[in-house]
Amino acid sequence: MMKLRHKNKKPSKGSKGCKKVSWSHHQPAKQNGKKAASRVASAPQFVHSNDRANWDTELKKKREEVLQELNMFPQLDDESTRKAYYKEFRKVVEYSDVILEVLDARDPLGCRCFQMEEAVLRAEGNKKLVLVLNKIDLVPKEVVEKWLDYLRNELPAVAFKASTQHQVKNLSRRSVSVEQASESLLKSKACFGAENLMRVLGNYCRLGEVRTHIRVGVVGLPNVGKSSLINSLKRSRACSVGAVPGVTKFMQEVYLDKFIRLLDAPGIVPGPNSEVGTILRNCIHVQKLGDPVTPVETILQRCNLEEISNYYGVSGFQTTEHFLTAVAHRLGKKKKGGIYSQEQAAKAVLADWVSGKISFYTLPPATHTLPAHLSAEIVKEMTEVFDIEDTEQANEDTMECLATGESDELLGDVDPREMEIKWLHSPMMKIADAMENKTTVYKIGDLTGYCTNPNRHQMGWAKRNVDHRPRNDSTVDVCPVDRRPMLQRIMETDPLQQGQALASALKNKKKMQKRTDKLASKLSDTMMSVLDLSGNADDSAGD
Ligand SMILES: Nc1nc2c(ncn2[C@@H]2O[C@H](COP(=O)(O)OP(=O)(O)OP(=O)(O)O)[C@@H](O)[C@H]2O)c(=O)[nH]1
Repeated sequence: MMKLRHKNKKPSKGSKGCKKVSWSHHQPAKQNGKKAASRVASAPQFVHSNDRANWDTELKKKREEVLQELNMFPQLDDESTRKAYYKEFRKVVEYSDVILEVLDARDPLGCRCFQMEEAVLRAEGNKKLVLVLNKIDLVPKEVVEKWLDYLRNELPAVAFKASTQHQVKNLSRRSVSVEQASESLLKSKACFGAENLMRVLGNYCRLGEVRTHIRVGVVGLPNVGKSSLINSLKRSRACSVGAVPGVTKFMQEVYLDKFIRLLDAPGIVPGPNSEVGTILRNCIHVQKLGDPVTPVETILQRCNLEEISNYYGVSGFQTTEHFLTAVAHRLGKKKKGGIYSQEQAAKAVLADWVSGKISFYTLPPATHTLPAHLSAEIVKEMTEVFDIEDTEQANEDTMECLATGESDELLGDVDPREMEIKWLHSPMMKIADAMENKTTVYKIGDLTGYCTNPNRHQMGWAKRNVDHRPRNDSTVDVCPVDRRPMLQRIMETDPLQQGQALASALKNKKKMQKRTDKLASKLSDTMMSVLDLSGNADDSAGD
């Protein structure tokens, strides 16, 4: 969600006499117990504060960067671009076994493309579809849950938050260590849900007895985060990412590992039926819009007015025009003759919308009806082929991790060998383990180590160890619980599952560290109380 940088300023109560059409009736009737209309004032009030100046400069700079970038890319509503992109999309479908349709969690239905889904389901080769609900960090958890509940009636859906690290750096290497990184840094930039998505693809390989590799096409509207998702899975900068639509222009193939190849596609641009909808879904370049004011009107209908007032430091507006004049004033957007420019302000607001700075979200419809292109058989087939029950619990875990800032992408920062050595040499760990007596003792060469036995959920690979290499028989191996060293087991396991296994190992490590710390403080408390007791004893002896 958008972070508010300034405290709420209550707008003054004002007149109701504005003649222009007001959008305030589109807002929820009450916010913070007051009618939205009661916040409306006759004239814009500007927030004046010194610390605002720096923020304004920063905001202006960023907005100019976005607008500059916007100018560098083609007009996506242009017919020839649309056709060229569609051709690329067809190629992706043709080459893929599984299609991931990336949706923006803020408006999943709005960016879902039924024609595209139909094309996938009709294509030769029995292709499978998975919905990826991306940008879950921009939406309250309850809303994500509601959408997952809704979407699972149709297709497998995976909750995801792509890494949004500074894209120039290799995503897998952070300049701060996991321990040093603040929770907010981890929360804001790390990836969540990669483990689950890999699990879903792994399930498909396992249940479909895939012998070589699969191709996974990543499709969706422009700017929904397709490239960010691929980069997060790849943990390196495989594809270019940008806060503007149309960064990806051609199909690109990315080797995730031996068994999975990802295909990045340019965004699908919907037809020209609803221009406002298309703009708001980031499919049209803001800078080139003839009428930027109408989409801002729609934004104001969808957003929380209080948040938007605080974001721009303006309040007391009653109409879109009123709001835009106030924003133009704040941002210093003037036309010739010194008149504040509503158009320029509207483009600035739209640039903020496109780059996700203005928060909003939609709720799923109250009742569910199956879209015409999906039948009960298709839903059943998709559910089975991806082992969806497994995924639903994992979606819960993803959201739990997002809430606590515990990302599966953190693995990228940890060298497994380093992890092993730290792990093996921690004396406190031995005490903790010995005390709790729930661990396996193991040896690598001269080193002795301890690890907790993985549970079923943490170590899916221990339950069923699938060999994906071509073989004569097609049975799935079921292994007994493996008691060899953790890392050795991980390295020997199916590469598709290694990320997941390492994630679990890292989680275990963290848990053990917590336990160790707890134990250490317990020990120190005990020692302190022993010392206190001796002190008391001395005192009493003295008495
Ligand atoms: N907050 C947040 N931002 C995201 C997330 N995923 C992507 N973004 C941002 O959304 C913008 C678009 O991301 P891209 O990965 O370029 O989107 P795309 O779908 O590949 O875009 P095209 O190449 O235009 O089709 C970038 O500014 C990303 O940083 C996410 O999970 N959370």
